[in-house]
Amino acid sequence: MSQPATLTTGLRAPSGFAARATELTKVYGEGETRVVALDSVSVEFGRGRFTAIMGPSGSGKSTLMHCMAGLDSLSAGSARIGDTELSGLGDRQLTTLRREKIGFVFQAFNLLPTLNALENITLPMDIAGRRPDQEWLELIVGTVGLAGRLRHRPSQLSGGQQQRVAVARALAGRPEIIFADEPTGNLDSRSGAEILGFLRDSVRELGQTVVMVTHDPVAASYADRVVFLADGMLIDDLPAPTAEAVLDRMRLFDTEGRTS
Ligand SMILES: Nc1ncnc2c1ncn2[C@@H]1O[C@H](COP(=O)(O)OP(=O)(O)OP(=O)(O)O)[C@@H](O)[C@H]1O
Repeated sequence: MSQPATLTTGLRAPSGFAARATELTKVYGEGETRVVALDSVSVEFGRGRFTAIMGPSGSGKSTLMHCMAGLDSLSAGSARIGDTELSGLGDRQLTTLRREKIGFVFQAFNLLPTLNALENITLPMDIAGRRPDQEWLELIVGTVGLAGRLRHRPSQLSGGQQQRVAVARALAGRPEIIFADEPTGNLDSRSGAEILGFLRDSVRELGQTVVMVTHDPVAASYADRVVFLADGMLIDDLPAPTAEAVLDRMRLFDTEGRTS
């Protein structure tokens, strides 16, 4: 997909991978409570691509996202964000990495109630001591349709508008990658479709990289690619997904008895 040069300024060329797991294993607990949440998972998330992670409850989707985002430690294997290997980093370095290279969008919006929309959007950069690029900020705020709502606090915004703030916050720092965890889980289908459209546009028009965990085949159909997990293992990889193709794949796994 061709991209306007003005919009990709400051983002890396959409080639190679933004994040990569190699034989990533995550074990929780020990003895009788031992759970292998991820079992030697290898996957690359291409730069400038929108990837959805799907799989039944307990298959390891959140664990994969948390390990890739430096929110959880690895038991074995490797996780990289761009050129940075996460497994050797301490807590402070991981905090810096998350601040500088990763944007997050959560199901529960996670906005600060005392700050207005604009302050929420620029908060991560304020904490990092970075000055927001005004032109970029205006582009993002305009793209997600928040221009008239910037002085509103989260409680004065609808759920869909709050999630737009969260998407703008994730985009504002031009991170290497955005991780979205069920970003439409708390939204009605219309607001959900808007948020998914913004995430897709951020990839197609702004060159962003997005990885999204979802249970919803329609949400997954906004992505360029869907990877499927079951029992902590990567079991399939579907390019150019349609909702029907994703549903078919899920049914197939069910009949093969590989899902719960
Ligand atoms: N902190 C933890 N301690 C112990 N076990 C955990 C922990 N976090 C996750 N698990 C286990 O690891 C496995 C994978 O969990 P994970 O949350 O990654 O699955 P998921 O696919 O995201 O599920 P869901 O769709 O329900 O959110 C599950 O068996 C879960 O019980």
